[in-house]
Amino acid sequence: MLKLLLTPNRQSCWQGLVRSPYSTDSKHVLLRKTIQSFGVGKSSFLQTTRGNSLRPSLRPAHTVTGGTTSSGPRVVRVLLGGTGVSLTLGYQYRRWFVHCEAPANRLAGQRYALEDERVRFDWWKFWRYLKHHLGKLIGAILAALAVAYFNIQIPNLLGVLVNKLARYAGSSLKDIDTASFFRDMRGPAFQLFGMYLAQSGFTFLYILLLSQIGEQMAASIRQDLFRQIIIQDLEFFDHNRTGELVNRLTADVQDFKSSFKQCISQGLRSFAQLVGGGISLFWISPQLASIALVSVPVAVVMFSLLGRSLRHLSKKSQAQSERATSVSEEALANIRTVRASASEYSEVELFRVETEKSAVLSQQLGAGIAVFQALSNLCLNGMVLTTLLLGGHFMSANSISAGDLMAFLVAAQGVQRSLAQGSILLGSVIRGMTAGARVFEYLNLEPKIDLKHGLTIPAESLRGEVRFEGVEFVYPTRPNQRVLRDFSLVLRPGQTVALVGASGSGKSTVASLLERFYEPTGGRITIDGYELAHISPSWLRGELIGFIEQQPVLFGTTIYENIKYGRPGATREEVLQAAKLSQSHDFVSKLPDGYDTMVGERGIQLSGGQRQRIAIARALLKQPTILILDEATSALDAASEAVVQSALDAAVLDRTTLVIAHRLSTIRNADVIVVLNQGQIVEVGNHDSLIKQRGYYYELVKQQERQQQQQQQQQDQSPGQDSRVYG
Ligand SMILES: Nc1ncnc2c1ncn2[C@@H]1O[C@H](COP(=O)(O)OP(=O)(O)OP(=O)(O)O)[C@@H](O)[C@H]1O
Repeated sequence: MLKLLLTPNRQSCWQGLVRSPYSTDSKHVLLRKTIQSFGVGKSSFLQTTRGNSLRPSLRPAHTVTGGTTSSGPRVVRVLLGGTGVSLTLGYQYRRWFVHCEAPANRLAGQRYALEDERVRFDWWKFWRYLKHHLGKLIGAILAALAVAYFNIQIPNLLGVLVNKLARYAGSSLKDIDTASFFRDMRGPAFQLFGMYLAQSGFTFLYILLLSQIGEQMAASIRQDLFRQIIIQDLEFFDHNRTGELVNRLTADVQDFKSSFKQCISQGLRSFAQLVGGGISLFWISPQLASIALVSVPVAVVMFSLLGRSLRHLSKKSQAQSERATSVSEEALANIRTVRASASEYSEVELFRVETEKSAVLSQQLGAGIAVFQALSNLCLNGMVLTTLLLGGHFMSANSISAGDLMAFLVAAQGVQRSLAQGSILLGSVIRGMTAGARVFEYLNLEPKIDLKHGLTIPAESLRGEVRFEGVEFVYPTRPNQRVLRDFSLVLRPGQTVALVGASGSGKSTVASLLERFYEPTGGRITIDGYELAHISPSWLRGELIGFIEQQPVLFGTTIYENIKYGRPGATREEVLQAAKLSQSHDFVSKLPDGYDTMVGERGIQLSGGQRQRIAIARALLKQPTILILDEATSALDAASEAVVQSALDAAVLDRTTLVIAHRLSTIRNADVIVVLNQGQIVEVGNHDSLIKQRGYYYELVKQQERQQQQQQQQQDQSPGQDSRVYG
């Protein structure tokens, strides 16, 4: 929904919207593919073996536009809307540009509109977590009720004590027999002390039990949520931003937990005190209590009306805070890209805009809660004043004793405190329910592709023959763009088949389909006669296929653990063997800590060529029957390329290999070269035959040779210039 309300920044918002499509070609896709290409079970292994958490990231497609800071007048708004009765009380303190409600930057394309109403709290799911703690919950509830009971009883006892004290009122100190005074007071005083003690004991108990329930529930929700998120289809990650997902795992679970604990402790206690206190008010003085009762329906109506509009505001505010988190996450995770494109300050500006929007929404929410609390306090204090005046009047007519009036006032104060607490709780309940709804939404999400189930090909019939038969494909996020059309290809066992073609012609897509990252929309893919759709994805990625990416992602742990990630069950000898095969062993041995060297976040402390070789070792460790190489040397300089290429030459021996080629010089020796153009095969042959044809492949080769010559000339003209490009 594009809504440009005010003019000054309209143009920049619009330009941003038009020019900044959200980039799907991103590093975080790579990282997810890395995890999925090793089978999901191993990602949890990773969690236990490395200290850092996964930080998949997105690369901004364009530098941010928009977000200038022209300031405008303050706007104070009182909105009446919703279902006709809902009332939003708040104010808006915004700058003009904030009114551009369509994301005018790399936030474009996020899944949820800020006012998404589809997300509902799933009570059933909640119960399924809660039921494991039923014993403790009942204990906590009983303890909270006991506290409420004592809170109700204490005013009565205080009344008794005051009535006894009143008997001594007016007497001078020497007239009072101290012994009989203390004898008189001892009973109620000890009882009162006993109640104070019991109240403290039960308070301790319910807080302890609730914190145990809350923490245990939050931990299992977090674990389940992480599991449920990480097993989703890649399509899900194409839709959702990392920051938003992390936010659900952290802030939302935290909000939900706090709100749950507060509801049971304060909420239950306040409710019990409200009911119990109300009863004792009637017990003490039905006349006064009936007068006080008149104001209750007013409070109830106020509660429900404001509750509804505040919940709506809370949802908006949480969604906005998620957006702000994504901006910072994305920028920090891609700090090199940000630095290389000198975008630090535009990132700061984007973050400022998003956090400011978030602050405005939170302030509106706070204002709503404040208005509610102020009104409820006013009502309740009015009630106390009325009680005092009327009570004094009744006392003068001798229809109520001083002790009863005291007891009534203390009980009324208890009721008032409960109501006031209820209003504070309201904000937390709203936030908690919204957070819970968002958490449970993902918990209920089932991936289309079940990672664990499916066939495994028996070892005796495993040869590594891959067939694509009339495969058609469109990405779920772009249903109108056909990426592969009638794609048919056979990879014979042990053959090396190279895919070449212009950028965007669909080469990587073919690899993604073979990895079953996505399902073809037409045709079928088979491996040794078994339909890919029937093969277990975990087995396929964990054992059958090795995938070496163009820019491999390492995890922030040791070299040893990074290689072992390929097959967690591998022995040390096997890890070293894979390292030798990938020509990593020599350079690793020369490092001071050898295989225990930490590689830094995403392997940043290693060179591109070293990272690549570690990734090759990782892929070889599982001894895959099929290997996919997404042009593993294209990001390297000539010296590293030669080393990595020789590692790859060793790796492809006796394996069916699909090479996605960007540099045609590297695939001259491939058994078959397949030329793709706009998702269709246009030529098939080997290097010599295709050159002879003088067709599409020939043109590509010539084009690249010309480019290389130009680059060489440029380098010769400006030696020493660092031509590396980050990203
Ligand atoms: N996750 C995705 N969601 C939507 N569209 C995508 C996605 N990944 C790729 N595409 C689109 O599919 C088309 C083919 O992309 P693909 O990555 O397969 O091309 P490629 O030949 O490997 O390109 P390159 O050589 O530049 O890596 C492109 O138009 C691309 O924009």
